[in-house]
Amino acid sequence: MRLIVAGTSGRMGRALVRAIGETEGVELAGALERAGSEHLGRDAGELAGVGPLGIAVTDDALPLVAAADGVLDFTAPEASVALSELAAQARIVHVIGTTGFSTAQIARLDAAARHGVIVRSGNMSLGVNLLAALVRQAARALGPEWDVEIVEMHHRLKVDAPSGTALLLGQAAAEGREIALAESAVRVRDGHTGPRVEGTIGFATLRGGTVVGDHSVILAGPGERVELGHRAEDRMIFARGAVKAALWGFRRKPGHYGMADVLGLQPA
Ligand SMILES: NC(=O)C1=CN([C@@H]2O[C@H](COP(=O)(O)OP(=O)(O)OC[C@H]3O[C@@H](n4cnc5c(N)ncnc54)[C@H](OP(=O)(O)O)[C@@H]3O)[C@@H](O)[C@H]2O)C=CC1
Ligand SMILES: O=C(O)C1=N[C@H](C(=O)O)C[C@H](O)C1
Repeated sequence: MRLIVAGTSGRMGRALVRAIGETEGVELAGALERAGSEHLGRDAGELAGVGPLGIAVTDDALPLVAAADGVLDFTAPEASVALSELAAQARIVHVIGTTGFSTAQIARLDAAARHGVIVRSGNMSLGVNLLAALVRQAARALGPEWDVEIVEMHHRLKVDAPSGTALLLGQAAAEGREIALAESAVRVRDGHTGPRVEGTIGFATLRGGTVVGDHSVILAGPGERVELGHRAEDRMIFARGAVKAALWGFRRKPGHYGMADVLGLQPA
């Protein structure tokens, strides 16, 4: 399977080039960066620290998309939305790890997925997707008198909050409770907030240093707490998950899929 990497010079872009190199059945077919990037023309393998691969970074997506089978995209919401339209036209798999989409942007991805295959997740690791299944089960079993709070910490360069993973875990808790996350999420607290509203799902965001990604889901009940968590130690867990998603999506029927589909972790 011939794969393009978008955002090749980014933290994840470099990990994706390495993950493609170590996986049988996939090859790097192109490397994208935004117009004006200082990395245009550089060799993608050299950027990723694996030696020259003969693939120069370009900002011209069209010829790459026309000749590939899939694109791995960990960039920014506006870039991923634009790429989703190109990938759908070319009928190639679009794996999206980008986080921080608005509701309107997700609607545009849904529209692209009517013609193309999109696999999108706020976290491509096996561990977090298993954690989401456990959170759904715990939230269902413990009921609304147990307060759900989600705490995440990431490196100082992360630009969106709460993290895509925190929102994914919040969604799992909301599904377990059979409520809508959009109506129950408390994403920020400041000042005189009043007491906690029963049934809400709270989020707390920490940023600092080089933390790859830590997430805790706390279910706080009367006199006891259950804590479920995950710590990412290496970005390769996300990159390998993205390659797996591309292989899973190859020649699949159009749709907007998630990592739970790829990993066979459907809600119980
Ligand atoms: N789902 C998952 O498992 C994971 C998701 N992520 C998400 O992936 C995304 C990228 O993370 P990370 O690699 O750390 O970030 P980086 O900032 O290191 O890399 C982002 C890359 O995308 C490029 N880019 C940014 N904006 C645009 C744009 N508008 N058009 C084209 N290219 C653009 C950047 O180029 P430039 O430097 O020129 O801006 C850069 O090459 C984030 O949304 C993050 O939350 C991260 C890890 C795991
Ligand atoms: O930006 C990051 O770094 C990460 N982003 C994803 C998120 O928003 O949850 C996944 C991972 O935690 C790293």
